[in-house]
Amino acid sequence: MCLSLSLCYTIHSSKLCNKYAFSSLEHIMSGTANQETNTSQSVVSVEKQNKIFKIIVIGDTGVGKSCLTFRFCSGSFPAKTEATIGVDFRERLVEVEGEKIKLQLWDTAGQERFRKSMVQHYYRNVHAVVFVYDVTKMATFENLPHWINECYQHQLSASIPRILVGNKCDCKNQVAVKLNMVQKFADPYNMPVFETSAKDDNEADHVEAIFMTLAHKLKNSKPIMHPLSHDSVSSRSGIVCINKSPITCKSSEDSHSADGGKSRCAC
Ligand SMILES: Nc1nc2c(ncn2[C@@H]2O[C@H](COP(=O)(O)OP(=O)(O)OP(=O)(O)O)[C@@H](O)[C@H]2O)c(=O)[nH]1
Repeated sequence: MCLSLSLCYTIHSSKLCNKYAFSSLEHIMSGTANQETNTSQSVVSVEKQNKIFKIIVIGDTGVGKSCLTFRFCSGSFPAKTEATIGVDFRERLVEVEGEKIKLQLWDTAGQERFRKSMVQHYYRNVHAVVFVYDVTKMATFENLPHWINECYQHQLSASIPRILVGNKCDCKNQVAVKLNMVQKFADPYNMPVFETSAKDDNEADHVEAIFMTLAHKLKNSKPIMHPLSHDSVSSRSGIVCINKSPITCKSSEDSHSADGGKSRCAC
């Protein structure tokens, strides 16, 4: 396969939902990409190598995983959202105690039909997990054991940092999940709980703080991927794109706004 076809740089994230993207992902994770792309080789020579940490973001569909990761990596609320198919992949370089590290955010699909084929990829070499629920939808909180179990099923160590995020706090009149209930749930798992809003600009610092909390926890742990191999394909911008997908991932019926907002809150 010609890797240079599917590896590219962008300031936006892209969907990993086709065989080219899968293959590219495998190359990156196995550290072979830099041997195959001419365009990336010049980047290798000038870039400082940074530790990379993989964080998966999981939870029910529509809880705001994409918006949260977009907020952290791009500094804004996305103008338009779509149901994630497979995984969205975003990355940001942050500084912790004088050291630059990369947080690689894997924004996974909440809908079962869009995640089946990629689940095994999500759970490989994970350094931290962000569980997300929607404070306005009790079912998304009640479903958290399902996501926690999925982590166990994929042999994720209970010792890796995990946090729980209640999103959509801007919908003040619609809050259905009480924080004390969440805290009670999270305590046995030793998970810190945060409530925030990806949408509310006033909460932007809070979203930042949530991911930086993880960054601090991760800084002194061991990155699994060799930095050189990954930097070779990613370091020109803050965000990596692994595909220019030849497949359109999105149909209008999958759009988050397609149901007229019935199932999701974007108030
Ligand atoms: N009011 C409000 N709406 C939000 C917030 N975050 C996300 N949304 C809306 O919630 C809907 C779903 O957001 P996404 O980020 O795509 O949800 P997701 O969890 O990634 O969904 P999947 O990709 O299907 O797993 C969209 O209509 C967003 O505009 C928030 O903080 N406040």
